[in-house]
Formats: sequence, structure tokens, C-alpha cells
Amino acid sequence: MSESAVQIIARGPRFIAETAAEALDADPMLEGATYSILEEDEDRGIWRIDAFPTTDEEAEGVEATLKAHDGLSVTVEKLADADWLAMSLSGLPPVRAGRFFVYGAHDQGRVPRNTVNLKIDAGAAFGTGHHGTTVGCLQAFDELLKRERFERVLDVGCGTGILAIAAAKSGSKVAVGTDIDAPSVRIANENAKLNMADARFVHASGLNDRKVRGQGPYDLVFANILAPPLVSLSQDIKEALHIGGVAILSGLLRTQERRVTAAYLSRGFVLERRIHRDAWSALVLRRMG
Ligand SMILES: C[S@@+](CC[C@H](N)C(=O)[O-])C[C@H]1O[C@@H](n2cnc3c(N)ncnc32)[C@H](O)[C@@H]1O
Repeated sequence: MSESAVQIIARGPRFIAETAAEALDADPMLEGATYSILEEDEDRGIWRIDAFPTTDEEAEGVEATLKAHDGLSVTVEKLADADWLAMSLSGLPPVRAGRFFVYGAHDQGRVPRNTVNLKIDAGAAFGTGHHGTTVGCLQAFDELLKRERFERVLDVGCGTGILAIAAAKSGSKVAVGTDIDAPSVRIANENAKLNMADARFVHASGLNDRKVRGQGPYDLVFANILAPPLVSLSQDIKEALHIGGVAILSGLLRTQERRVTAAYLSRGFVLERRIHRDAWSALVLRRMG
């Protein structure tokens, strides 16, 4: 692990930022590297990549890849201590996505009455509602809820548990989440309690865990993970769903849509909707056969 954590920031025009993001995705040495890409300044057309490497090798690889793209200005900032994620995210404004309102402790007094409110504080797990992928999933879910009910919901890659908690708080009888990261599962279970939501979270790799399978088949599966696991889990996600059930997939860049969609179409899904947020995409796919 790094002696001190760093955040690597790259700014530049959209095309160059997206090309650099694709280069990060394509490098097998950087498979685990976490980054976000978003439009920072619409008027000036500036896009921004924030990368949060967890090892020195990853930091060197990410920095070198970003610097190899002419037109990006790249800076590396040292972060003070292990609480850097919480520190960098504390004070973030609440997020509204359809009926869902996601807020932190500092916004306790500003919660509307007519929304489904999700209290999620920034911490060591992904999913405060500020990332384009999470917002895309919540928006897609909100749209579907206008005409359908989802009794049984599974959230693959639950992070903070935000999506399963959203399901439990908007009428789903069964809301199960799973993550390969044990601390995320602990935090998700704490968040469920904090939100008085009947959602359960299981530490597991993939969908074959007994506790995950045992609650299925599901009416809806969220999977906000990266494009490669979305492709490799496509058969498992299909088997976890009823025929007619819906998968809301995110964690993929717009440039990766075709690859992910193809894996699901070939397994009998139809694509119902795409939601774009910054460079990210959320896909709504229905299992037809
Ligand atoms: C982008 S975060 C999504 C968090 C949250 N669901 C949200 O929408 O904000 C992805 C999460 O997926 C987990 N993950 C990655 N690959 C996974 C896999 N194959 N099975 C289960 N969880 C996975 C990561 O540990 C991480 O917590």
C-alpha cells in the first residue's frame, strides 16, 4: 500500500479525457484502479478525471497513462490520512434523483417531505449518490417505479447499500445486496439500520452465494460495477432474474455500452433505456426469454 494516499487529477477537453479513461480501462495492470470522469466546466468544455490509486504501482501507472495524453493537465495531490475519502466528500450537497433524495448528516435539517429520503454519509464505501453511475441507477429505478412494482430486488456491488436501501424504502419486500468488499457490506448493513430499511447485505463474490440465490429469483437486479464484470456476470444476472425481470446496469462508460449491451442481448434481454450522466451510462435491460 502507499505510504500516503494520493488523488490524481487530470483536466482537458472531453475527447482527450475520454480517450485517457479508455486507456486506463484497457491497461490490465490498472484493472483495480478507481476513477471518475465528469464535465467540470460546461462553458469552457473542460472534463476532469479524478483517480484514487491504492498502491504506489497503481499511482505510477495512472499518472503515466494520463500524462501520455497531450492536452490533459495532470496533477498529483497528497491526501492527509486514511480518512481522506470521508474528508473529501464531507459537506457534499444532497442529491435528488427522481423521487430519491440522498443526503448526509450535515443536511439533516434540509430533508423534503415528499421524497424517499436516503441518509448516506461519505466513508470508506462507494455510493454517496454523487457519482453519475449511482444517480443513473436511481433515475432509471424511479422511472420504472412509475408503472411497475418490484417485490424482490438484488443489488450486486452494493457499496454503501444505497440502491438496495432505495428499493426497501420504496416498497420492495425483499432487498438483498452483495459485495466482494467486506467493509462495504458492514457499512451497508449499518446504513440499512440508520435508514430503518429492511435490506440485508451479504459478503460474497458474485451471485452464486446460497444467501443471495436463496432469495431469488428477483424482479430487479442492480449491478453498478465495472464493464468487464458486467459482461462476465451476464449469465448469472440472467439466471437471478424472473423472465420479464429487469437489470439496471451501470459502472460503464458510454464508450463501453456496445460491449456490455451485446453480452445481454445475446442472452435474450432487450434494451429498454439508456441514461447518460457525464461520461457514464446506465442501461435498463429486460429479460425476455
Ligand atoms: C461503483 S461501486 C457501486 C456502489 C453502489 N451500488 C452505488 O451504486 O453507488 C461498485 C461496488 O461493486 C463492488 N464489486 C466489484 N466487482 C464486484 C463483483 N464481481 N461482485 C460483487 N461486488 C463487486 C465493489 O467492491 C464496489 O463496492
